[in-house]
Amino acid sequence: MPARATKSSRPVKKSAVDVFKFGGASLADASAVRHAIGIILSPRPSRTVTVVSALAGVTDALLAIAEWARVGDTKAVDVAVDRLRARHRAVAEGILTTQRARKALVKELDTAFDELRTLAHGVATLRELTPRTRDYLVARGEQLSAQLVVAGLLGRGAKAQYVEAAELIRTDGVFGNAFPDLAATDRVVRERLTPLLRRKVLPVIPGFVGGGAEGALVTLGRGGSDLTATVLGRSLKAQRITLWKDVPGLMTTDPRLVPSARIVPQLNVREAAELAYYGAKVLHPRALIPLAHISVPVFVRPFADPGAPGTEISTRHTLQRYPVKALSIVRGQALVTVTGNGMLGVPGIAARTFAALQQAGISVTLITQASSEHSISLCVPAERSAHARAALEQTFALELSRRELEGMDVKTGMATLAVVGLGMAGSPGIASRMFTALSQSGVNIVAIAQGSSELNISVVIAERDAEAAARSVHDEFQLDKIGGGGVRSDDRLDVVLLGVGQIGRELLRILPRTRRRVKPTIVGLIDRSGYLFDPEGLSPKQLLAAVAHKESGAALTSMPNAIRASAPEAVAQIARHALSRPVLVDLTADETLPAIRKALAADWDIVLANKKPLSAPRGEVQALQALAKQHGARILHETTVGAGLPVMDSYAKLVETGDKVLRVEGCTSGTLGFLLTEIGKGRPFSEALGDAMRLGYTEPDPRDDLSGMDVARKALILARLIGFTGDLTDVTVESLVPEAFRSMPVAKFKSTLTQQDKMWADRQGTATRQGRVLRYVLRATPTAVKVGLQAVPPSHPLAGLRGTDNQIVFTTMRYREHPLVITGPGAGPAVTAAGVLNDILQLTPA
Ligand SMILES: NC(=O)C1=CN([C@@H]2O[C@H](COP(=O)(O)OP(=O)(O)OC[C@H]3O[C@@H](n4cnc5c(N)ncnc54)[C@H](O)[C@@H]3O)[C@@H](O)[C@H]2O)C=CC1
Ligand SMILES: N[C@@H](CC=O)C(=O)O
Repeated sequence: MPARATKSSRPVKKSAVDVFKFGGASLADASAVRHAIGIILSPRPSRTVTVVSALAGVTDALLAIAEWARVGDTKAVDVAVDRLRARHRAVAEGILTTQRARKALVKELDTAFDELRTLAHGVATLRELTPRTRDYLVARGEQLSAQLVVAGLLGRGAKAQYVEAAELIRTDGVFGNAFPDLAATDRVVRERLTPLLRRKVLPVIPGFVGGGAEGALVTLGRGGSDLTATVLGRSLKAQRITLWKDVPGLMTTDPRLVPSARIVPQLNVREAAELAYYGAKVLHPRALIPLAHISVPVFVRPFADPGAPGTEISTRHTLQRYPVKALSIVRGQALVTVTGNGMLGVPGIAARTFAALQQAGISVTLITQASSEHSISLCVPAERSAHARAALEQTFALELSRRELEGMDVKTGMATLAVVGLGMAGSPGIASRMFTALSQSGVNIVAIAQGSSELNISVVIAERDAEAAARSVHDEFQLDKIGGGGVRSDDRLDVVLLGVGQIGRELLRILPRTRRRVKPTIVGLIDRSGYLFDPEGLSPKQLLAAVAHKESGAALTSMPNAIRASAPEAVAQIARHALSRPVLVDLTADETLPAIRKALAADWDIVLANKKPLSAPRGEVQALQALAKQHGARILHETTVGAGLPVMDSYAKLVETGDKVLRVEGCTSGTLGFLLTEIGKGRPFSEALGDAMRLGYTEPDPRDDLSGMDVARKALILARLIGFTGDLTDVTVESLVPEAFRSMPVAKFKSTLTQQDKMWADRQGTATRQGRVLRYVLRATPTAVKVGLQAVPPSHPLAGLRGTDNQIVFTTMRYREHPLVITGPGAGPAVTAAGVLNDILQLTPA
């Protein structure tokens, strides 16, 4: 995980413990197990305790074996056991490199499978499967995967040890659904695991399994491995518990229902528990119970992308801009309503209702009672609704026969939608926003329930409305902006600078002087080495330090808290945070399309001074524009032509008012303007170009200016605006760089400038003799684009330009006889940074 991305990634004490749990979906095959082993062994200062689930699908296979055994089908048992044996063998062979280690492990596995087979045959003979035997059989899945992981760790030279879960996790002994005795477990875990950890041994523990009465082995219910991890984390006072899963983290909702669902970077424990209860499948509802009142953060992180931070579940309350942080939909529900006047003021009706359902083993997902006490409604899984009705009719037989109760109404085809968030407490209007969003999308609310904790509001809706309901509520609470993307806050705009060169540093200097109500907040700086990021905004001190640091030529990653990453990685990592109206400002002169695409995909706006992205091949630029459109993002690029001059702005104004631009001409190179002015005054080329570089006019490689390529890019950007369909290769370019100087390293080129002095003096001499003035000129029409050196007469408008002056001439339908002319300095940090700032301010709330 990036060192600066979350608080949890701060350096930990040497003695700190990490608990890792790998879910079954992650442990699918040998390569997945190898990957898990790599994660366990990746260097960190803490000691690691590992909990594993059974390999993907193995628990179901073991349950099936138990069932076949119960009905006496030994053939099916044997086939399934052999299949499981082969699968585990394949993993063993895929994770171990030496024949000897493989042989030993395969032997161990064979013993375990032989015992499994014998046991299942015993069950088949008796045709009796007790809960105790079922648990014993099913626990084998986790035990086997723990054996595999231990062998894999040993094979990599680590010190690892299998620790039997039944000896560690003391429970209430309920087969199939045991719950840990936390105090007893705390004691045993510390006694057993602390000495191992002190000796730097990596303990590996089968999840889902615990110890019951008289040495019996029990299981903790489906999803119980999460519980094993949190129990161990609690007992060891771990610095964190990481649940490695096949999902990127806890999402704002089910992404299959709402494609714009986001990873929630941080949830409070109460929110996560509520979500788990209301059907977010990622976490077992009981998993967080051991952590009540103690602060051990739990991270749900993607196994496939171990660098991603996933979701932190902790006692913190962050993301306070979001009163609602997630919503959950549970489909396949039935609404059961018990109605009748006989309920009025009669104590115990609710208690009897729930007792009846509890005895029938039916779990109730939502309860609501009218304040008139005339009815109680509850949601149960639709497939249990007939059973629920029968149980209630039996319980209330007397009241029904006396007509004190009208009967049980059962509506199937229902779904529940619950919104969850700590910020709902005390924030008026949340329910009304939710109901309005639902009604605006035509969703009828059948019943409503709100806990007095105000942590959630749940509604019952028709199942067919689930998708529309989820989308509208997700939109209403801007959940597609959580953890990244743009939160349309009226008082904040978050800026990430890509490139901290001359323009970047000048922008950082002038930004605090902005006379706007909302000053853009610089949250991130990216250079070639990595990035510096703080979601709250980098402090003025940090920014000053970064400017000084970059000015001295050092990389950002040599600053404290900076993170090593490529530009696209940096954008992707920053985009996981909840930023307000984020903008990526590209101040490099590099091929940055991959980073820009990442930013657009996270709904960021883009400001470009870099010309390369928009002068890329047409297909790529069109795809970029389509991506921006799809994400409602804007790409502003005023400074790509004419630096701070209002070139794009004027073009937009012409077109918006119905004009049509027929051609664009002019001088758009500050460097070449300056150079030709100075050479015209008789200065040598080498001195003039040296000054242009020192004053910040040139591109990082001045040959981009001298070769005409910088002007060609600008010409292409302009030409494409007016309908040119070609690429950079279709622009006719005259290079002013002699052949011999074109491919040498830039440092060598800069040290040999004097060798070109004569050539330039001759060029200038010829022009002077002809009474002409040299200018590097562009001409762009919808069908042709050309850039090159011209010797113009002194009367020509371009001849009057001085220094870095640019001139852009728009010939339009309206300005046909007398074209629209924009003139002024077109290069240099001051004017360019001001132009970039203008673009940023266009995106900033007024
Ligand atoms: N200098 C000027 O007058 C004007 C410049 N521009 C454009 O502004 C951009 C920046 O110009 P300068 O600041 O003068 O250049 P510069 O060379 O001083 O700064 C560019 C910075 O970007 C960094 N960088 C390069 N590739 C990167 C990457 N892949 N990821 C992260 N960082 C990267 C470099 O390390 C450097 O610090 C250029 O595209 C230039 O064409 C536009 C108008 C005027
Ligand atoms: N190097 C460029 C800078 C602006 O785009 C120039 O000289 O014009």
